[in-house]
Amino acid sequence: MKKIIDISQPLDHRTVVWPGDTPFSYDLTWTTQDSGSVNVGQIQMSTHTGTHIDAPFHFNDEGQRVIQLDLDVYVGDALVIHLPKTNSIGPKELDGIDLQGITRLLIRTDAWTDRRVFPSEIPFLEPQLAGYLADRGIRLVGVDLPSVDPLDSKELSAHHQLSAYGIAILEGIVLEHVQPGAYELIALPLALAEADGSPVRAVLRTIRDEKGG
Ligand SMILES: Nc1ccccc1C(=O)C[C@H](N)C(=O)O
Ligand SMILES: [Zn+2]
Ligand SMILES: [Zn+2]
Repeated sequence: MKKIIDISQPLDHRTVVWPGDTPFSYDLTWTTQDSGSVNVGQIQMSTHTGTHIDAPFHFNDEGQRVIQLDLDVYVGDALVIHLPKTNSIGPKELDGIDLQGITRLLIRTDAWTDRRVFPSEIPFLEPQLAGYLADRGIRLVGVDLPSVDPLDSKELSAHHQLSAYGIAILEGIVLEHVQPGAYELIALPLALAEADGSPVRAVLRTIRDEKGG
Protein backbone atom coordinates (compact mmCIF):
# COMPACT_ATOMS: atom_id res chain seq x y z
CA MET A 1 0.00 0.00 0.00
CA LYS A 2 1.21 3.47 -0.79
CA LYS A 3 1.39 5.36 2.46
CA ILE A 4 -0.09 8.84 2.91
CA ILE A 5 1.99 11.35 4.85
CA ASP A 6 0.09 14.42 6.00
CA ILE A 7 2.20 17.57 5.53
CA SER A 8 -0.54 20.03 6.51
CA GLN A 9 -0.77 22.23 9.60
CA PRO A 10 -3.90 21.61 11.67
CA LEU A 11 -6.26 24.59 11.65
CA ASP A 12 -7.75 25.79 14.92
CA HIS A 13 -7.77 28.94 17.04
CA ARG A 14 -4.17 28.28 18.05
CA THR A 15 -2.89 28.27 14.46
CA VAL A 16 -0.35 31.04 14.07
CA VAL A 17 -1.08 33.62 11.38
CA TRP A 18 0.92 36.39 9.73
CA PRO A 19 1.26 39.25 12.27
CA GLY A 20 -1.91 41.35 12.15
CA ASP A 21 -3.78 39.02 9.81
CA THR A 22 -7.19 37.47 10.60
CA PRO A 23 -6.99 34.78 13.27
CA PHE A 24 -8.47 31.39 12.41
CA SER A 25 -11.85 30.70 14.00
CA TYR A 26 -14.36 27.91 13.82
CA ASP A 27 -17.76 28.47 15.42
CA LEU A 28 -21.06 26.71 15.35
CA THR A 29 -23.82 28.70 13.67
CA TRP A 30 -26.32 26.09 14.82
CA THR A 31 -25.91 23.27 17.28
CA THR A 32 -27.96 20.08 17.31
CA GLN A 33 -29.70 21.56 20.33
CA ASP A 34 -30.61 24.84 18.54
CA SER A 35 -31.61 23.20 15.29
CA GLY A 36 -33.00 19.93 16.58
CA SER A 37 -30.89 18.04 14.02
CA VAL A 38 -27.46 19.27 13.01
CA ASN A 39 -24.27 21.06 13.95
CA VAL A 40 -23.42 23.64 11.27
CA GLY A 41 -20.11 25.41 11.48
CA GLN A 42 -18.56 28.51 10.03
CA ILE A 43 -14.89 29.32 9.59
CA GLN A 44 -13.15 32.65 9.34
CA MET A 45 -9.57 32.74 8.19
CA SER A 46 -6.96 34.52 6.11
CA THR A 47 -6.34 32.82 2.78
CA HIS A 48 -2.65 32.61 3.86
CA THR A 49 -3.20 30.52 6.98
CA GLY A 50 -1.26 27.36 7.68
CA THR A 51 -0.52 25.20 4.66
CA HIS A 52 -1.65 27.17 1.62
CA ILE A 53 -0.93 28.18 -1.94
CA ASP A 54 -0.47 31.71 -3.26
CA ALA A 55 -2.24 32.78 -6.45
CA PRO A 56 -0.47 35.52 -8.44
CA PHE A 57 -3.30 37.92 -7.49
CA HIS A 58 -1.79 37.88 -3.96
CA PHE A 59 1.06 40.11 -5.16
CA ASN A 60 -0.17 41.32 -8.57
CA ASP A 61 -3.52 43.06 -9.14
CA GLU A 62 -3.65 41.62 -12.68
CA GLY A 63 -2.55 38.16 -11.59
CA GLN A 64 -4.56 34.94 -11.70
CA ARG A 65 -7.14 34.19 -9.02
CA VAL A 66 -7.20 30.79 -7.35
CA ILE A 67 -9.87 29.27 -9.61
CA GLN A 68 -7.80 30.11 -12.70
CA LEU A 69 -4.79 28.10 -11.52
CA ASP A 70 -3.74 25.01 -13.45
CA LEU A 71 -4.50 22.08 -11.13
CA ASP A 72 -1.92 19.79 -12.79
CA VAL A 73 0.80 21.59 -10.89
CA TYR A 74 -0.62 20.62 -7.49
CA VAL A 75 -0.75 16.87 -8.10
CA GLY A 76 2.18 14.71 -9.11
CA ASP A 77 5.75 13.65 -8.51
CA ALA A 78 7.73 15.81 -6.09
CA LEU A 79 11.23 15.76 -4.64
CA VAL A 80 11.74 16.61 -0.95
CA ILE A 81 15.18 18.04 -0.20
CA HIS A 82 16.68 18.91 3.21
CA LEU A 83 18.50 22.24 3.52
CA PRO A 84 18.83 22.96 7.25
CA LYS A 85 20.78 25.88 8.74
CA THR A 86 20.85 28.11 5.70
CA ASN A 87 20.01 31.83 5.64
CA SER A 88 18.94 31.85 2.03
CA ILE A 89 18.38 29.35 -0.74
CA GLY A 90 19.81 30.01 -4.18
CA PRO A 91 21.45 28.03 -7.00
CA LYS A 92 24.53 27.53 -4.80
CA GLU A 93 22.57 25.70 -2.09
CA LEU A 94 21.06 23.39 -4.73
CA ASP A 95 24.43 22.63 -6.30
CA GLY A 96 24.87 18.87 -6.42
CA ILE A 97 21.14 18.13 -6.23
CA ASP A 98 19.99 16.42 -9.41
CA LEU A 99 16.74 18.05 -10.49
CA GLN A 100 16.57 16.12 -13.75
CA GLY A 101 12.97 15.15 -14.39
CA ILE A 102 11.71 16.88 -11.23
CA THR A 103 8.58 19.04 -11.61
CA ARG A 104 7.84 19.84 -7.97
CA LEU A 105 10.46 20.73 -5.38
CA LEU A 106 9.68 20.76 -1.65
CA ILE A 107 12.30 22.30 0.60
CA ARG A 108 12.62 21.17 4.20
CA THR A 109 14.55 23.85 6.09
CA ASP A 110 13.47 22.93 9.65
CA ALA A 111 13.62 26.69 10.36
CA TRP A 112 10.04 26.84 11.70
CA THR A 113 9.42 23.80 13.85
CA ASP A 114 7.82 25.57 16.84
CA ARG A 115 4.65 26.49 15.00
CA ARG A 116 3.05 27.83 18.20
CA VAL A 117 4.90 31.08 17.45
CA PHE A 118 5.39 33.06 14.25
CA PRO A 119 9.09 32.93 13.32
CA SER A 120 11.21 36.06 13.80
CA GLU A 121 13.48 35.23 10.86
CA ILE A 122 13.30 32.66 8.08
CA PRO A 123 15.51 31.48 5.25
CA PHE A 124 14.26 32.93 1.97
CA LEU A 125 14.47 31.98 -1.68
CA GLU A 126 16.92 34.11 -3.65
CA PRO A 127 15.11 35.67 -6.61
CA GLN A 128 17.64 34.19 -9.06
CA LEU A 129 16.53 30.72 -7.95
CA ALA A 130 13.37 31.09 -10.04
CA GLY A 131 15.18 31.04 -13.41
CA TYR A 132 17.46 28.25 -12.22
CA LEU A 133 14.46 26.09 -11.27
CA ALA A 134 12.49 26.95 -14.41
CA ASP A 135 15.49 25.95 -16.58
CA ARG A 136 15.34 22.54 -14.92
CA GLY A 137 11.61 22.10 -15.45
CA ILE A 138 10.35 22.90 -11.94
CA ARG A 139 6.74 24.12 -11.89
CA LEU A 140 6.04 24.21 -8.14
CA VAL A 141 8.15 25.04 -5.14
CA GLY A 142 7.03 24.34 -1.57
CA VAL A 143 8.56 25.52 1.71
CA ASP A 144 8.06 24.68 5.40
CA LEU A 145 7.93 28.43 6.06
CA PRO A 146 5.26 31.17 6.04
CA SER A 147 6.82 32.87 3.01
CA VAL A 148 9.33 32.37 0.20
CA ASP A 149 10.58 35.94 0.76
CA PRO A 150 12.12 37.51 3.88
CA LEU A 151 9.38 38.30 6.42
CA ASP A 152 9.94 42.06 6.18
CA SER A 153 10.10 42.15 2.38
CA LYS A 154 7.82 44.59 0.59
CA GLU A 155 9.24 43.86 -2.89
CA LEU A 156 8.43 40.13 -2.62
CA SER A 157 11.11 39.45 -5.24
CA ALA A 158 10.96 35.67 -4.94
CA HIS A 159 7.15 35.66 -5.25
CA HIS A 160 7.34 37.86 -8.38
CA GLN A 161 10.22 35.98 -9.98
CA LEU A 162 8.69 32.55 -9.36
CA SER A 163 5.42 33.78 -10.82
CA ALA A 164 7.21 35.31 -13.82
CA TYR A 165 8.72 31.89 -14.54
CA GLY A 166 5.36 30.15 -14.07
CA ILE A 167 6.36 28.42 -10.84
CA ALA A 168 3.55 27.84 -8.32
CA ILE A 169 4.10 28.63 -4.62
CA LEU A 170 3.17 26.34 -1.73
CA GLU A 171 3.83 27.64 1.79
CA GLY A 172 3.56 26.41 5.35
CA ILE A 173 4.01 22.71 4.67
CA VAL A 174 5.16 20.48 7.53
CA LEU A 175 8.20 18.40 6.60
CA GLU A 176 10.13 17.69 9.79
CA HIS A 177 8.83 14.09 9.80
CA VAL A 178 9.56 13.57 6.08
CA GLN A 179 12.75 11.93 4.82
CA PRO A 180 14.26 13.57 1.72
CA GLY A 181 13.40 11.73 -1.48
CA ALA A 182 10.79 11.22 -4.15
CA TYR A 183 7.06 11.25 -3.41
CA GLU A 184 3.75 12.06 -5.01
CA LEU A 185 2.34 15.41 -3.86
CA ILE A 186 -1.34 16.25 -3.63
CA ALA A 187 -2.08 19.83 -2.53
CA LEU A 188 -5.17 21.10 -4.30
CA PRO A 189 -6.56 24.59 -3.65
CA LEU A 190 -10.27 25.09 -3.04
CA ALA A 191 -12.30 26.30 -6.03
CA LEU A 192 -12.25 29.88 -4.73
CA ALA A 193 -13.35 32.09 -7.61
CA GLU A 194 -12.00 35.41 -6.38
CA ALA A 195 -9.29 34.54 -3.92
CA ASP A 196 -5.60 35.47 -3.78
CA GLY A 197 -4.67 32.25 -2.01
CA SER A 198 -6.19 29.08 -0.63
CA PRO A 199 -5.67 26.66 2.21
CA VAL A 200 -4.78 23.18 0.96
CA ARG A 201 -4.72 19.73 2.50
CA ALA A 202 -1.24 18.78 1.44
CA VAL A 203 -0.19 15.14 1.49
CA LEU A 204 2.68 13.08 0.16
CA ARG A 205 2.25 9.54 -1.06
CA THR A 206 5.16 7.17 -1.03
CA ILE A 207 6.05 6.11 -4.55
CA ARG A 208 6.96 2.50 -3.98
CA ASP A 209 4.39 0.15 -2.57
CA GLU A 210 5.21 -0.85 0.99
CA LYS A 211 4.99 -4.46 2.13
CA GLY A 212 1.50 -5.80 1.65
CA GLY A 213 1.11 -4.23 -1.79
N1 LIG B 1 -0.91 37.42 5.26
C1 LIG B 1 -0.17 38.53 5.03
C2 LIG B 1 -0.55 39.72 5.57
C3 LIG B 1 0.17 40.87 5.32
C4 LIG B 1 1.30 40.77 4.54
C5 LIG B 1 1.70 39.61 4.01
C6 LIG B 1 0.99 38.46 4.25
C7 LIG B 1 1.38 37.17 3.66
O1 LIG B 1 0.68 36.22 3.78
C8 LIG B 1 2.67 37.07 2.95
C9 LIG B 1 3.22 35.70 2.74
N2 LIG B 1 4.32 35.81 1.87
C10 LIG B 1 2.28 34.74 2.11
O2 LIG B 1 2.21 34.77 0.90
O3 LIG B 1 1.67 33.89 2.75
ZN1 LIG C 1 0.77 32.91 1.16
ZN1 LIG D 1 3.61 33.82 -0.21
